Amino acid sequence: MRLVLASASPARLAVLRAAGVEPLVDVSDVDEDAVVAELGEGATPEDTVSALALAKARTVAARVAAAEPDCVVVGADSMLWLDGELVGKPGSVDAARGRWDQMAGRAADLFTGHALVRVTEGAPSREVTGHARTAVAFTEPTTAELEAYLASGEPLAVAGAFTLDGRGGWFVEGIEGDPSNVVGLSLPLTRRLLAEIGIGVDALWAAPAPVPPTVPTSAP
Ligand SMILES: Nc1nc2c(ncn2[C@@H]2O[C@H](COP(=O)(O)OP(=O)(O)OP(=O)(O)O)[C@@H](O)[C@H]2O)c(=O)[nH]1
Repeated sequence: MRLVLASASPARLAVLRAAGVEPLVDVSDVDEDAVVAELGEGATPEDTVSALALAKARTVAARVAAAEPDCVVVGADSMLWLDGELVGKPGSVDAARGRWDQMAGRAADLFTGHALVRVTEGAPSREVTGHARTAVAFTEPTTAELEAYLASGEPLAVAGAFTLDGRGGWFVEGIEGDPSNVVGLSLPLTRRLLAEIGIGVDALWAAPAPVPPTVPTSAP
């Protein structure tokens, strides 16, 4: 069974590869702000990340169905619930510094929404969504450590301005819940969602690696 990862996240790809799955990657480029705006003010963190994940998976499923008539498309979205606010990637050093000022020495919840769209006979046939929540306890980096972490650029492009599996790992005292969910794709949740649509992880392991698109070579 071919798995299509509807994500630009290098971390999600790494989680799947380490778990024995070589997905076909197709980035959705969904307008996340538009999806969130449509949900309205009262949306919960769970609703928000699940809706974003579903929008990504649906977009890619519609796009790949002809080329991949029998596959499962996986979309995901990760955000941090911090002081009653759902935050994504900080995008700037100042914003990331502000996040750390809030979360150092405290705990916050990392939510990742997951959506699977099954494609059969060239058309989307089933979809399932779910979310996982992992509590993350942060330690207090020194000013020098935080400034060096910010200068590395790593915290700018990840939800919550921290990485569990990178330089940020020095500053995570512990978690309660699934670690792969923090990195960007919960393997146990994805397995349960796959089972809901009749797919076992063994079927993913059996799929041949996708053939990368051939890049036309210039004439000699
Ligand atoms: N390596 C790593 N990445 C993390 C961690 N926490 C969050 N992220 C990444 O932060 C990003 C959250 O942004 P999203 O909008 O969910 O995904 P994206 O990277 O924009 O990619 P799309 O799925 O194409 O939207 C994802 O790439 C997550 O993998 C972590 O602890 N480690």
